[in-house]
Amino acid sequence: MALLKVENLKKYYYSGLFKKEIHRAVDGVSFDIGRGETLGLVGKSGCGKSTLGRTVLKLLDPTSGSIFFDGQDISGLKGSDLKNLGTRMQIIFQNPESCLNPRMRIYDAIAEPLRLHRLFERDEERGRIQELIEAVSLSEELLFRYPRELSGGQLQRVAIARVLGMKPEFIVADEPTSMLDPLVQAQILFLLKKLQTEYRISFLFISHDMRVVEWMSDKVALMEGGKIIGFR
Ligand SMILES: Nc1ncnc2c1ncn2[C@@H]1O[C@H](COP(=O)(O)OP(=O)(O)OP(=O)(O)O)[C@@H](O)[C@H]1O
Repeated sequence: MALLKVENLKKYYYSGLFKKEIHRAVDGVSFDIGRGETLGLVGKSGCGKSTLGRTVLKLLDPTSGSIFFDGQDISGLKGSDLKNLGTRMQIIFQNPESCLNPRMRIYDAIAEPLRLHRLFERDEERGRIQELIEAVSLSEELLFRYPRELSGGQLQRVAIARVLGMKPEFIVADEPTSMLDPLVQAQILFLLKKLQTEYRISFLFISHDMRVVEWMSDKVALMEGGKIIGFR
């Protein structure tokens, strides 16, 4: 059984007077992703990739269609039912700073979601943070620095550690390396692949760069004008 199965998913934005203008950002998309598998999603700017990624995670409400996660239709879930899924599905953004509080040290940034979801007892926290920082190959001394003291690549590793702490089964990676220079980009891609093999995480890997997507993915979906126009 696929971990994620999406059927005829639509996300329309309504704007203008009386919300009469319809923008079909995602317009009838279907795909599935198995456990430990990566589906790459590639297409030009504005074709709907980010909207699709966010809708699948229910960060945006779908207009219609179904999203099955581990066999359960989550498309209509709300409130606490949706919250229960919270740690199992995660997102990594293009700009890691968007999820890091500039006034919070790296240690607390990684610990915050663990505390929020009560994933560990307080006395286990230190050990867990250590494991996570090692998993993303960062030096322990960075734990007591602030985000502004880290490079873009280091910040993306912190963002990945934060997400990894929640033991996700599925991650949407939305252009996670497109703001990094090529060498750092390659290092982060290797890291994501390593973590995927180690923890058997499924990915929806979004990028406008076909080479990156092909290297990362088991299968690639080509998106245009809100639709998937083919797989390869
Ligand atoms: N909140 C919104 N309200 C109205 N239209 C929106 C909204 N968010 C996105 N759109 C439109 O939906 C379309 C798809 O946007 P989306 O960001 O999903 O594309 P994308 O393929 O991820 O692009 P990029 O690679 O530039 O991030 C675009 O035309 C965009 O202008």
